[in-house]
Amino acid sequence: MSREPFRARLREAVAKHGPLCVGIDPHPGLLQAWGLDADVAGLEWFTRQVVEATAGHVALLKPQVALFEVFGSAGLGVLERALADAREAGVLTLADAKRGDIGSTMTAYAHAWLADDAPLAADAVTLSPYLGVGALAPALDLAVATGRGVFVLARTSNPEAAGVQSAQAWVAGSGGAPRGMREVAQSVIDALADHNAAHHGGPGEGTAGAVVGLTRGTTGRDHGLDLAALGGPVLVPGLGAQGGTPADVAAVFGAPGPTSALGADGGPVVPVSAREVLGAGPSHRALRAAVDALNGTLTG
Ligand SMILES: O=c1ccn([C@@H]2O[C@H](COP(=O)(O)O)[C@@H](O)[C@H]2O)c(=O)[nH]1
Repeated sequence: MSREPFRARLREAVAKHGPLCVGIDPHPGLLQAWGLDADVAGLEWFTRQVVEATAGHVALLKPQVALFEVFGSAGLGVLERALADAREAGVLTLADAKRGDIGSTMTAYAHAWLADDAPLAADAVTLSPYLGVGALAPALDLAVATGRGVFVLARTSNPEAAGVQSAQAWVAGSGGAPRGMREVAQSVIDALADHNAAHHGGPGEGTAGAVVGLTRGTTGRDHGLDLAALGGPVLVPGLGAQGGTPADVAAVFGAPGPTSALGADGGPVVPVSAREVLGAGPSHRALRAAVDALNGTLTG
């Protein structure tokens, strides 16, 4: 099926609804707070309410795959229906699966989340680059072919990641990036920028997005990365429950447009909130109010 590239569809959705991405994270404590049992029936009801309440109000929904997998095949069945319901309702979806493996296995992961005929097909998937950004090629290629997107972990929001992501690595240099020592997180961004540059103006425009957490930085909340050449969307977890604020998003990434840290043609920047928004449920009205309030502050 031919569709507009993911980044273009995400930009449209952000322009219409605001930048917030709502995480569907059915933690046992949240199910309990909503008066539900932490079982498959509770999971199903919870997930359906989030999709119904937010459809038409939010640019992107991000189900956390782990919290469905924990229920085995029944949980994955709930996720499959949620992805279908969101698709039907016209909401973009990002499966937060954090996949990454050697090329042959990566092909299967890519098909599982990004193929048109896959039961779990989403509009985008999160990927882990620990086996090398090059190993993710099957997913990047399939995303280009099907008008979908990927978000690759660059600087995640958890403090434990610093030892790996802030380490200096020797990089051979490609595209505009210089040869020499480079922070690992920056080398991931550079590789994604190369991919996007190679597809600039084509059907794979902006396919490769990055995950840059709000809650870690070299100085204060400054993530310390050069994102100007990325040419793709940025997913920003860490808002709300992890301590980040809308003011932090503005301070770190700037307003969209020429003054943004992503340059005139970068982005969009999509901040994520799961627990903070979901804590407002189960009332649809309260969930929507939480989404609208956060979107208002993020764009205000
Ligand atoms: O660096 C990362 C990458 C992914 N996440 C995921 O985002 C949500 C955040 O949930 P909150 O309740 O808003 O804290 C969750 O699914 C994480 O796995 C992240 O937090 N940081």
